Amino acid sequence: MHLRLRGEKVEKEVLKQAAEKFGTPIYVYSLPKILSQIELVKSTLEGVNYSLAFAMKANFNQDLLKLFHSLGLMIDCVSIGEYLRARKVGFSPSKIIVNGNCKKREELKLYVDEGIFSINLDSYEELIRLEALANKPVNVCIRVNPDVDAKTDPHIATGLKEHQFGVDYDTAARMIERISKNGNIKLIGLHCHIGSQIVEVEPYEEALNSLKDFVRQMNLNIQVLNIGGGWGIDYGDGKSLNLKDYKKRIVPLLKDFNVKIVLELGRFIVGPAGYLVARVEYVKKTNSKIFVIVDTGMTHLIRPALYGAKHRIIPLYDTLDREETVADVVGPACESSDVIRKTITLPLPREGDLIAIGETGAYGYAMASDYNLIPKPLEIIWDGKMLFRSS
Ligand SMILES: Cc1ncc(COP(=O)(O)O)c(C=O)c1O
Ligand SMILES: N[C@@H](CCCC[NH3+])C(=O)O
Repeated sequence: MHLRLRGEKVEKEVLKQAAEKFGTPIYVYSLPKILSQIELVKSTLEGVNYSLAFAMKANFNQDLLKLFHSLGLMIDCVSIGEYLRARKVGFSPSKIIVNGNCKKREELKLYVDEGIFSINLDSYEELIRLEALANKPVNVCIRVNPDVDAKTDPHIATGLKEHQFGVDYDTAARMIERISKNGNIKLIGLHCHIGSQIVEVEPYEEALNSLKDFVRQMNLNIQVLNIGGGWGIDYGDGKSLNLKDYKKRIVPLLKDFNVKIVLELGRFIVGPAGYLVARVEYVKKTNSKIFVIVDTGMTHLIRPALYGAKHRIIPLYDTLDREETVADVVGPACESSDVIRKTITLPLPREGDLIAIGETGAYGYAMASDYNLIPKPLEIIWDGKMLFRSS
């Protein structure tokens, strides 16, 4: 059977097959889609001296991590748990970047002992902590907070001075001075991540220009500029990072630095490749509302409850004879916030129908919880030909 990989029709068939075979709820990840996202990164950054790291926080599925490892990607970790998982699936320390504002002493010690690509220092205080235990050479970047508005949802912005991540330029200058006197700590570069789901190029432009000024003022000799992640995807509202603009306006700035550029992309690589497939258990009609109650919700996908995020709801049932209705699609948790989409117009489903929640490959399963002891979904992989259950 020949399958078109990106056609909506085929996707729906695959998702239905997956639900029949494995039950619901399930996350389904499409490998061809992940590969095509990586190709988009490559074509956008053509001519740039760069390394792509996958930001594990978006999705820590081991089969996907093994794929990224086999493709030669680097990996960005934000906790010891992620670090150990990266090691387990085969990443060598030299391919691992560690971020985060709360690295414990024993964790820093492990990173020093194993010799990772870079510890991205999040504070002056962390540098002091590292000095006390760096008994052999260790590479670091300083995470700079450039006080730039990423123009994204305020919940997921990180580059303003009110945010807890990174240091201002004055502090970065003091850290550079201090590092220069240390025999073991080697400053290889700067790091800057201003936020996630960024759909405009201006914030990147602003951040890069301010970093460039800093590098010039300090007469800083760096080998690496890590510009974090943040590339925004289309959640169904037609807004996403315009890659043509990025190529035109950001790529020349990146080349100008004349150093190795590192990107830590999460959402862009896996977000569009994931679907959360659920079954309608009840269609509950009250005097004032219709609730479509499905067997997944905030414990599997917390983004709507946490950020008010809107994900596409894709009917996998035959919609021809169904009346368009306004309803709230809600989950099974004992929380009024367990609403996947409020007042959405959709062809009224029936008990037993399947729906898919789109663009859930990033920050979906990774943020799932055991709340109410509702079992977590299985993760299913579609390799373009076959569906299989992921470990
Ligand atoms: C330091 C850092 N790097 C990379 C990422 C990945 O971001 P995204 O998934 O938006 O590409 C994040 C998350 O926002 C982050 O905090
Ligand atoms: N978890 C967030 C993004 C935060 C990224 C980590 N800094 C989301 O679902 O959009």
